[in-house]
Amino acid sequence: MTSALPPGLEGNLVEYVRGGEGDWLPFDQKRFYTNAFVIQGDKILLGWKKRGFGVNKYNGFGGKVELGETPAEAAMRELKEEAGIVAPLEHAGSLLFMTKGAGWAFQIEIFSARSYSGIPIETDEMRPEWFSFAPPASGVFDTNESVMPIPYEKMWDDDVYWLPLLVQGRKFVGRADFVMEGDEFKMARHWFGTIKSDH
Ligand SMILES: CNc1ncnc2c1ncn2[C@@H]1O[C@H](COP(=O)(O)OP(=O)(O)OP(=O)(O)O)[C@@H](O)[C@H]1O
Repeated sequence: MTSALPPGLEGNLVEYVRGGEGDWLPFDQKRFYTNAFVIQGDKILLGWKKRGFGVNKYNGFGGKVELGETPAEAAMRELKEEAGIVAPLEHAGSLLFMTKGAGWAFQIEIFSARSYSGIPIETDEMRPEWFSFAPPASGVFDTNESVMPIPYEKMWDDDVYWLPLLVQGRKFVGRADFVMEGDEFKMARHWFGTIKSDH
């Protein structure tokens, strides 16, 4: 089955999941950001964002790509600044996000690594914490477990769709449009795909 790609996405993509409704929001400019995830065995390092955009949510470590930097350089810098560690980051996917009323889109290059050096530290911006992406042997998570499952309910609405692809090492591309509901961003429409050569 073929379906039109959302505006702003291109390439040889295979739809993985889509949902929501309404028109895709218009944008006339992209702003470039990064987001980096470190995996160790069956655990993933997330950060609790203490300030700024996405405050009080868990996310990877990242921020704006600065003038003269490549996204990969920005991702390394942000991981060091926000979590205090160095990792051999590799490109894992690209996401386009729109928030209603902004007029510009976040273009986020996502990176991952399966090793790192240094010790994750709490910074002004982020509190690092390990989470498990493997179900426990018992099949039920117990609150006494030292490592809790990925806290999707405290993350951006879109993360549940693409984080499993990142963990599996499958490259992904997607778009998600958000609208404000009270003081919360809610995902109104989304489309995520994998890159064809990946199959
Ligand atoms: C809407 N759906 C989304 N889903 C998942 N992650 C999202 C996101 N939208 C933005 N992000 C991430 O949020 C961080 C913001 O970065 P942000 O703190 O503003 O940047 P930076 O560190 O450069 O800021 P300051 O230095 O404080 O100006 C950055 O990692 C970016 O990738």
